Amino acid sequence: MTPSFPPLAASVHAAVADAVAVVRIERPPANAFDPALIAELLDTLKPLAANTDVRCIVLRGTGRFFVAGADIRVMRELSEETQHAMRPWIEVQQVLETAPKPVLAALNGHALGGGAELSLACDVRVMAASASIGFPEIGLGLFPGAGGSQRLPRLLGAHRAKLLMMEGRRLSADEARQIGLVDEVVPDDEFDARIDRLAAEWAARPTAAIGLLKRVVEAGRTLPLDQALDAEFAGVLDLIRTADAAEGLQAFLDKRPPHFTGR
Ligand SMILES: CCCCCCCCCCCCC/C=C/C(=O)SCCNC(=O)CCNC(=O)[C@H](O)C(C)(C)COP(=O)(O)OP(=O)(O)OC[C@H]1O[C@@H](n2cnc3c(N)ncnc32)[C@H](O)[C@@H]1OP(=O)(O)O
Repeated sequence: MTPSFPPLAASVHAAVADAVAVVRIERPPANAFDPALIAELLDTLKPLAANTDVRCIVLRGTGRFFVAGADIRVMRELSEETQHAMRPWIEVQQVLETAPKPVLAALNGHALGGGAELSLACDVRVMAASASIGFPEIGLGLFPGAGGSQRLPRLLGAHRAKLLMMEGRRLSADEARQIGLVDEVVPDDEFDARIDRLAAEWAARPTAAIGLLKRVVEAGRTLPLDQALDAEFAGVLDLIRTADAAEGLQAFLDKRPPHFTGR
């Protein structure tokens, strides 16, 4: 008789309310990721990115950890099969980076290695004062293998990015804010309330315009300038016909705050 195993405890929980999707990672003890968590995260994020009723995604951890990186126990015994099962961590980041809406990384706790890399794929990084962030892979004889060596230089410049990855040290929240690795630092006891407020503010902005802006900025990285400017202009022409653009322009003329619907 085939033994029936209890279903794996879910490590990813999602809740949607008021156009905000909060995706919480919970895999004790450190929210380190393994193939199962990666698969759950991908299955959770893809539909949320596509759902036009979701106007902001918040990604957060639990307790002292945002995400402590790849599970070192898994990496220590990395089989050929597991290696390939870990690679979709890169796809998870692409879903976040290309989601046509604001994605907020709520760094409630330690964001290290692949966890820090995950946050780099988000649009906004808000960090709890007691949390740390860093790329310690060099101390394991590795280097960031899921986007860090590409996204960090784009954010901080090659010199500072290389130094951070070569040293592998953890940064405090204040240090991370000083160098522009995170956008805001919040006292621990105010963190959850601040994230809720920020998410509501982002969800009230013109979502379609933000989504198109993300796409145009990304395209501009690889296109020749003239083509990038054409894409930018085409994007604005697309937006000028949206309900949000009509509302935004009319609200200014009416001298009142706009009420965007995200479309
Ligand atoms: C690159 C090879 C893959 C090849 C395949 C390619 C696929 C490409 C995608 C795959 C991703 C590759 C790129 C990413 C790599 C990584 O992320 S490597 C891991 C980087 N992270 C770290 O080095 C952080 C390690 N953790 C710590 O340094 C400390 O935990 C801390 C954050 C400084 C906190 O310390 P402290 O408060 O003392 O808590 P601890 O006791 O250390 O931790 C509590 C328990 O959690 C366990 N734990 C922590 N981090 C991890 C982890 N990353 N993996 C597994 N387990 C972890 C720790 O062991 C403790 O457990 P217990 O002892 O059982 O309580």
